[in-house]
Amino acid sequence: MAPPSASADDKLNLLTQPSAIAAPPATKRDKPPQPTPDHKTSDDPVQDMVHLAASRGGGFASLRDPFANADTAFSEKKRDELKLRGLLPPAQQSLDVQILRALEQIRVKKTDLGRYIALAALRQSNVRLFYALIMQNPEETLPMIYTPTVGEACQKFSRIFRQPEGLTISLSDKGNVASIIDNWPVPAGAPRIAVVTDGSRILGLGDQGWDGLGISIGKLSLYVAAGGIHPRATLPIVLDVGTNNEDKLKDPLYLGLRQKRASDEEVLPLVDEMMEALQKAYPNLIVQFEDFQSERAFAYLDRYQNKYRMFNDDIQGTGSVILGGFTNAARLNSKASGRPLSDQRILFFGAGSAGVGVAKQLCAFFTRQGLSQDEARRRIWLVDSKGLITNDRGDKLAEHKVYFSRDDNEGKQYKGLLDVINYVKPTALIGLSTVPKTFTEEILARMAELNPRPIVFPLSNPSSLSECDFETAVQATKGQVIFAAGSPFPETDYEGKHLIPGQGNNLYVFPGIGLAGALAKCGRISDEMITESALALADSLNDEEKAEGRIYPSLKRMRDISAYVCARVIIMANRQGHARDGGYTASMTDDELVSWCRGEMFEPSYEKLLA
Ligand SMILES: NC(=O)C1=CN([C@@H]2O[C@H](COP(=O)(O)OP(=O)(O)OC[C@H]3O[C@@H](n4cnc5c(N)ncnc54)[C@H](O)[C@@H]3O)[C@@H](O)[C@H]2O)C=CC1
Ligand SMILES: CC(=O)C(=O)O
Ligand SMILES: [Mg+2]
Repeated sequence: MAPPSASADDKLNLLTQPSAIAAPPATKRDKPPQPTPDHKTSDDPVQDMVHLAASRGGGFASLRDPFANADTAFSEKKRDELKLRGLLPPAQQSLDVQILRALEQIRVKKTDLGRYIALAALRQSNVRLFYALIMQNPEETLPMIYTPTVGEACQKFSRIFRQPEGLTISLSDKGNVASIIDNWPVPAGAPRIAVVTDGSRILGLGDQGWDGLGISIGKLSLYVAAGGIHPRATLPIVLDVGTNNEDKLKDPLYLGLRQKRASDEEVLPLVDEMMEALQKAYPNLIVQFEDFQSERAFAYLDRYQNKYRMFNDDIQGTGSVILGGFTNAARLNSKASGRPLSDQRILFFGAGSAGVGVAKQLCAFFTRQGLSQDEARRRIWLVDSKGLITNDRGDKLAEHKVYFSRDDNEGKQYKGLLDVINYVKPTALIGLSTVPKTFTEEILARMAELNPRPIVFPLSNPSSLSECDFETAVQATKGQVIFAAGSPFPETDYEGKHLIPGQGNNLYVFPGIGLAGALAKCGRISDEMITESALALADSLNDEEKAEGRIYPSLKRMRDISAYVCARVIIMANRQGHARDGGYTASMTDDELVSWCRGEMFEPSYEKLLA
């Protein structure tokens, strides 16, 4: 099974990769597997919807239904059939021409938020046009619908609100959550993926209360654009349990519950009720937990991961995407220094859900080099707001930090980042602290003194909170940095060499993980499935991308990457017995599985609307 667009000698067959799981036997069959109707994520009874819209409100209704709307692309025949004649301008224009117009309308907006609002309006009026535009122009448009702009959008979500786009489950719904879920419209099949947040830690921007719904919508837009989940099958949820954000509580336009955030004891039964009701309503739904404050993120993952089809994106998705990128970065770093891969020393600046989630996942990098789990743990150092985390620092450590707490500091404590760097001598510096510009020129230059090719990943989001920007990192390390940030940064040149920053963001993996869960009807999303998504991502760099010095593939290939990640996750799910599709995916060869995952994806075309 070759990664997407791999060259012939680059083919990384799962069966020959020491790192990879043993694939199920590639079965030879007389007949290819026959899909059953409920295998498809892309169920698209659009014809029915167009006709339903038309029968309810005349043809005009189909122009007001975002799923049935082809706008000026409606053919002469369809205009007659749906009684649209006169309701549309005479010109008939293709989706490609519509994209040109939409792009022009978005580009004239003067602010990032203006572009976000214009794109949201497009999604609310014509889903196919919105996704076709995003998929054709990912590098330009993803920053408008995702990080960094989604951060500002969440900060102002009540103010920019036009129309509801998601499900609110609030404290006042306790005891009635099933009926709230029942209100979600499902004319075209059950939701396959839900993204739920409680708004308590949106990117690095803190408590945004109900306004955090914007992150659920943003992540699900990527599930469609990168993962090919049908837009109808996505369910954005916000758990509104109050907010401690005083500005929101004082804002007359705030749309959430106007009360302080309820205690964990009060909230837990509501989350339990939601998980049970979702599972009952949609037995195959995958639930992604997003942007919960760290302690709650760990607690809910621990509580639900062996009971429901769920994962936590900030802990597990981020862990996976950084393991994938780090695997490629470490090869470059070790090649330049001549030191073995197992000699990597990783320093984390920030030890919240993302920092510890990534640290745990990176242990897999070392165990794959032959180190024991305990040896792996000891290649990792964590810094939080009080300095290097040690056993004898004198404060009570949060539970999630204990595993990586050091006992080899000989009674000495290290507080400032430069002191810690001089003590640890890291090969890699990873920022998940939410503190901007903390990787100063001095810090970066020191990393370059310690390493011919230092690995620097300032991963905090949005861009305004990044520990450093790409340009600073390039200049301070004289062009030697191996770089990935959580949000996109512009490319740059150094001494005649063109340099491209990586984007170490979970967007590379969560669509493939969720799609795998949906397609193979996985009963659980296991830790091994998450690790496999990381290895698949690392393997998916092609020769051209390697030659460009990239450690993450181009986002132009996001669908192929997601299909490949998805297939590898499904293979692991089959191996562990988590797939519940009656042996359907297990009966395919590896290559068939990748093509099948790709083929199942929703395509934002008008083909069915115009048929
Ligand atoms: N690139 C990506 O894909 C992802 C990025 N993130 C980003 O990671 C950041 C952190 O997220 P969480 O871990 O959930 O947040 P968190 O608030 O739980 O953790 C922040 C950590 O940074 C530490 N910290 C704060 N100030 C510090 C200082 N002055 N010096 C040293 N350490 C300091 C805190 O003690 C804590 O350990 C956010 O900006 C988030 O957007 C999160 C998930 C994915
Ligand atoms: C990317 C992401 O999940 C975060 O910054 O929280
Ligand atoms: Mg997140």
